[in-house]
Amino acid sequence: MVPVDLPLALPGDVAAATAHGSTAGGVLRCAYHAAGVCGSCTWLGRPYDEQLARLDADCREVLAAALGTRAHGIEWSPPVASPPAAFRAKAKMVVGGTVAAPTLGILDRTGNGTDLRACALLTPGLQAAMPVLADLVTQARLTPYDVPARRGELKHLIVVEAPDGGLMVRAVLRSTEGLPRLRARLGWLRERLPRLVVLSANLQPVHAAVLEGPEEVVLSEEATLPVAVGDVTLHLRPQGFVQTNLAVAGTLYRQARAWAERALPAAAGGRVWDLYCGAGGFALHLAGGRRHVVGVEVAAESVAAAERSRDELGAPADGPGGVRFVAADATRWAQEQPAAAAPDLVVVNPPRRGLGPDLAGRLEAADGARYVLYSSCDVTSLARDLAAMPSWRPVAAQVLDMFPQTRHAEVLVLLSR
Ligand SMILES: C[S@@+](CC[C@H](N)C(=O)[O-])C[C@H]1O[C@@H](n2cnc3c(N)ncnc32)[C@H](O)[C@@H]1O
Repeated sequence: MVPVDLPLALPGDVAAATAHGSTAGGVLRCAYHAAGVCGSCTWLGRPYDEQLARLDADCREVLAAALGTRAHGIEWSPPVASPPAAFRAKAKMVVGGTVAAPTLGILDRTGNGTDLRACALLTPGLQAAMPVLADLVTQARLTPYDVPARRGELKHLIVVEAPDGGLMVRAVLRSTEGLPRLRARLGWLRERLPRLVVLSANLQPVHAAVLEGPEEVVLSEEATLPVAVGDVTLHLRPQGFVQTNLAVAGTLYRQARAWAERALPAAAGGRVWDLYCGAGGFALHLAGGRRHVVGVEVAAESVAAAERSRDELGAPADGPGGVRFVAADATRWAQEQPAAAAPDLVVVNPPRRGLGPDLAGRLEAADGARYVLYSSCDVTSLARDLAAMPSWRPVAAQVLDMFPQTRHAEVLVLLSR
């Protein structure tokens, strides 16, 4: 049903041990994988240095195949490594089993719960929180949702740990039936997880392989989790997006800022769009000097969070040095902007599906635009979009390993006319 995508790794001879995984000589060993109960880490067992080199080579190959001679001039920066284990700050655990003995992890082929609570990819804080959350299920008598029988209440637990140890815990429930009991356990949970900042319930009433539903009920006083990434503090709302690997995300935002500075110095000014801006990671790193940045994001909650970070930085919304955030569909918004307001630089960081032909076509036709910074978590959709933008020349690129132990990576590409 909901895949819990797991990664792990550290280059060199780092040895780290967790309850169910260890790395030695750059190779992660995982007891869950060895027992055949989890196959999410498809590159597990390969030395990490080898994984990184392979990711880099694969991404170069995909772009070369899609772009032909246009790919020849790309200046590739060395790939960015991640710790091989304990890097994952966001856990999406499927809850199975029973009230007395819940499982937190994934579902097996028959739809029954498999426990992966000690997954070595999770940060130590998340690993430590898992047994407490399993107790919470029992204490609050939240019946795990039984997929084959279509019965039960608690579907998933989604947990995020900020670098300072702050926690956001979200329980995805079928209905409001268990809500009063969950609410009543807030104090109990705080005693056991003193770094808990946000507790909320998400309502997902349909029997479908969907992680969460549209309705969220915040049970704690705080509704946002401060998450320091790179050089800014983002404010994560329960339904907002945050990158999985915060250390690598910080490197990504800083690299984007460095390339933007090379292309369009902040002191000289210029218009920047950050499309699919989430809580503002790129926009806030690129803000400053005489530039004006507009961030566009479909989730209104994330826009509100981004505005809070902007205000904390003391940046205005308009004028030189300003950052304005807009809640809108990125493609529609870009299509509605008058030609006279053409941006000098466009940052795009879409979901896995990519920009699609309409937005790629809009960027292709945007005569005034001089640079595009494309950050992608799927090199295949990246290659497809860039193939639809033939007047853009990729000049610099870098692979960032956001998801060790898998063949997935983040790729940042700077394009110019
Ligand atoms: C890969 S995330 C990137 C977020 C942000 N750039 C960051 O670094 O955290 C993609 C974001 O696009 C947003 N999104 C999805 N579809 C969208 C659309 N049609 N228009 C605007 N934003 C959209 C999602 O809500 C999510 O925040």
